[in-house]
Amino acid sequence: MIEFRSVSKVFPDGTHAVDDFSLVIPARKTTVLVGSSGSGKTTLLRMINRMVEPSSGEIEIDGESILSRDPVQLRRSIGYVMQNSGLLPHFKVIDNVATVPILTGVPRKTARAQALELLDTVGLNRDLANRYPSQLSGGQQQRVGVARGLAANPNILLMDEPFGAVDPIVRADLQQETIRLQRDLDKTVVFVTHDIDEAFLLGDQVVILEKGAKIAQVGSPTEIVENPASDFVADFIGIKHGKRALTIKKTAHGSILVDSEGRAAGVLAGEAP
Ligand SMILES: Nc1ncnc2c1ncn2[C@@H]1O[C@H](COP(=O)(O)OP(=O)(O)OP(=O)(O)O)[C@@H](O)[C@H]1O
Repeated sequence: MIEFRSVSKVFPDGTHAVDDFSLVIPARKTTVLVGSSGSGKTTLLRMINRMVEPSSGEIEIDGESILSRDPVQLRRSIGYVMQNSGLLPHFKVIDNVATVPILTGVPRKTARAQALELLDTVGLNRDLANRYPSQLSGGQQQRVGVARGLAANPNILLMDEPFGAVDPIVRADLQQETIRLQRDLDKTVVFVTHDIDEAFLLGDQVVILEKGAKIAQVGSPTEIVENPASDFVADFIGIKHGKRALTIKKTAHGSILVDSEGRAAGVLAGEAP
């Protein structure tokens, strides 16, 4: 479990990126932080592994303040996957994956053997192990990024818009892989996106943020869709318009649901005759 208690972050230039943020992130679930650009999502994520230090407030992991942990050791114990994969261009795929374990003292041979297994885990062919990142597609690079994030076998995996730069088909694939990985590996995943559909697909807990990381609503996707906390949330999740706005259309044989463009989205089941 990760807990933020009244956490604020003011950058040296005076930007209030995060203002009095409190949240419990349950273990072994996926929590998605979603909000528009500049709402403070990345800052929140980076505070978990001390890439960014809060100006005030406390962050605990399993009841222990992260301030009591050595920042470098903490960072290596938490997986981090970022947009554009963040791979080292002059390292082969296998070495990109094996680097952190080697830094933490795992013998090179063992780390490389584990790296090959991780390529299997993220659905990559082992033949790609000796390529350089530039010789991979965007989707493959992101998979290597995920493998690297998992390399130290962390309990916590932070994912910062990891699929923002790939095309929609590859993205859908990677999203399904993420769901499978979370289920199989039982990690605590904290995922940042500005895409509400991605948030609802991946999140057990979804946190909708406004500027300054102000929480507009936190809940399961169902809770949020059923009961949006404000006009801002209703608008953000597209209840008033867009593809979630379904209306009932009576037909000769019962009622069907149509989306905002008039396309049939399903039939209304269990309707009283
Ligand atoms: N190092 C920094 N110095 C000054 N301001 C910063 C710094 N990093 C972030 N900010 C500002 O803090 C606010 C929150 O930024 P953050 O990157 O956390 O938002 P975000 O929700 O992740 O945005 P995006 O979706 O665009 O990545 C923004 O106004 C941003 O400009």
